Amino acid sequence: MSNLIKIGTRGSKLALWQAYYVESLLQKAGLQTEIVIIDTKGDQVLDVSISKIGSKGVFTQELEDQLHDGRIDIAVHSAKDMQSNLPEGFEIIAFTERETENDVIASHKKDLNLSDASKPLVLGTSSTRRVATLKHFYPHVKTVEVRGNLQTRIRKMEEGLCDALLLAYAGVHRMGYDEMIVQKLDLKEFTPAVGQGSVAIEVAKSLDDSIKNQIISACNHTETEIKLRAERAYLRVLEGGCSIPVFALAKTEGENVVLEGGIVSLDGSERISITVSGSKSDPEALGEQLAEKVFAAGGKTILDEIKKNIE
Ligand SMILES: NCc1[nH]cc(CCC(=O)O)c1CC(=O)O
Repeated sequence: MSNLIKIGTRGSKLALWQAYYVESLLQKAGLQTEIVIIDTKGDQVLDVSISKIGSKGVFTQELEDQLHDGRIDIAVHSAKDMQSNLPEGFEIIAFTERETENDVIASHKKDLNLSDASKPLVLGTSSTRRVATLKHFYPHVKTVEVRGNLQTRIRKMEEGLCDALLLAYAGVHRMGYDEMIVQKLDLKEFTPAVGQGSVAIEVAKSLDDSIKNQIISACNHTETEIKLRAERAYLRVLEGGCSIPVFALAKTEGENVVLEGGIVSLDGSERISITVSGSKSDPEALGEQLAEKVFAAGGKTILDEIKKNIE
């Protein structure tokens, strides 16, 4: 095979792990690869909260520019960080097999437990979903915003900014910090962000079809794709960027998809979570159906309120 697939990625360790992972899948399929590291606005602006930079494409825009110019053939991202509506001319063609979806508490301190309201606990996170979820289920827990890559966050924690970090298992595991995990959080409470744990491969729609097909057959995990299609369709209706506390998690059961998802108000006072199920053959319809039900149950009011607040 003479085609060289140029893999664009951000330069953080997690992004590089993802790029090397995709590279290994492509190489196993006999394809030649090269990794191209690209700096993004989201990587540069570490002192401002993501919700203030504007969530739309802070981590993806530069990669899309290079996809457009043909300097890279594919862009590798955490599926979770991908907007639900990609800019015109781009598409996700593959989702890699999903890692364990849970959020976890990670710390150098042991004997921490969310449920123990008798001890003060400060958790570092920069996710509005996690903050709002904590306010809802564990109002005694305090939070502090901590940004930067995982290594930076761990350093800030060890310097005393917080007792523990609230993170995705997938990232902690991929970075080799399993021994820091003190608690794996319940999916029913900390229902993950859409796409958490999977790696998405984005291309310019104009990429040659035969190359696309080789990439798909090397990297795409069909069950994961079905789940993420359902979750992302839900997110698309809500137009929820990563600064909005929405969540959804799909499971496949035989020929069906079970999709649970909802929204939390920023102050944690209201949380709506609904489960729908339907055929694997149309996961997007299921995501849309969930959105309709969440809206009807009061989610629309919560969402409008949040959007007003973020502007
Ligand atoms: N928003 C940052 C981000 N994007 C993807 C992951 C973890 C890996 C994944 O879920 O794919 C993380 C860190 C975190 O949320 O703890």
